[in-house]
Amino acid sequence: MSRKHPIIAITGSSGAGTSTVTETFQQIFTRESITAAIVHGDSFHRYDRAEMRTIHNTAIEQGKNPPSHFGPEANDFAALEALFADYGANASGKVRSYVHDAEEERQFGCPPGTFTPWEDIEAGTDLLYYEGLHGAVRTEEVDVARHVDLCIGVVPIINLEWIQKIHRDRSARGYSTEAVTDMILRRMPDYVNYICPQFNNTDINFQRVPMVDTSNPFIARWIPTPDESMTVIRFANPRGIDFPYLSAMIPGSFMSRANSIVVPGGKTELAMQLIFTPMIWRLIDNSRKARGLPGLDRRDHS
Ligand SMILES: Nc1ncnc2c1ncn2[C@@H]1O[C@H](COP(=O)(O)OP(=O)(O)OP(=O)(O)O)[C@@H](O)[C@H]1O
Ligand SMILES: O=C(CO)[C@H](O)[C@H](O)COP(=O)(O)O
Repeated sequence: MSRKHPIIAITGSSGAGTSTVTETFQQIFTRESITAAIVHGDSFHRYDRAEMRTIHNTAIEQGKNPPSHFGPEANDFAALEALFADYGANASGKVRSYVHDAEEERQFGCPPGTFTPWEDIEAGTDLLYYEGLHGAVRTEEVDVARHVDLCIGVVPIINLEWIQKIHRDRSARGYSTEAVTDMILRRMPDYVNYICPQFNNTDINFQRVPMVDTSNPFIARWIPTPDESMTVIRFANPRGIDFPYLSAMIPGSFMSRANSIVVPGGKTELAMQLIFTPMIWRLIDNSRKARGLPGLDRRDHS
């Protein structure tokens, strides 16, 4: 945790919707004139696609379980923790991107399945924003979660998560349904051991629950729409959360537990805006004051 240089982490499995949630954060950052250093979790994969394939094939030949992108063998958790520690200490660190597909190739200028070179985080950012698989990971060796000031879990129920993954990997990344199904199966031990436990370490979890039948996610022809779903929002520490205000502002919402509010899927983005904006505002205001700068209210009117 760093009062001076705060870190926000959005953590979720592959296809959970962390990139989609990032669009909401970017709107808030633009509206509030906040500059964020963006970090994609995939940039902490240990291997590029060709290396990963070789490691996979060698493990299979040797009768071993191949490492998966959900676990520590294929990701450098220590380097991720070091980045968070560096950023928290002095707003610095190195970042890169993993290029998945042709669209990202056009954006980054490197071929799919490779990394862009490491680059220094530009000077003068207000916060670090992480989006990916391991923003709240804790193992015996590393504790990424302890560096994060606001940690959000994005966790559709698992059938929906798989539908989203299958559709995205087929349409944007060129994989077949069979290839994605195989990937889901291979990653399952790491999913249970490294992805799920993170949602105990988050401040708020968003769980999208479809209101349509998703019993067999492997044959679903489309992703249930926001209007066909509800989102459960669970706060680890509900103290200070203005539930009556949220309920009044979000039509169709209700509280399902003392720390959980349920909103219609189509209102999830509104809920995120209402919940995150004051939290981000407070992080930035505290950070500015800790660095000897005027608070946000003073900055806005100067
Ligand atoms: N709330 C939502 N309603 C409808 N579709 C959604 C929603 N959230 C995500 N999706 C869809 O699910 C797919 C995966 O979403 P997204 O790319 O945001 O996942 P991700 O967590 O960033 O995945 P990865 O980490 O593997 O890149 C996309 O096709 C996206 O449009
Ligand atoms: O989404 C993922 C993890 O979040 C991908 O599976 C991972 O980044 C590997 O990508 P690719 O299969 O395109 O090489």
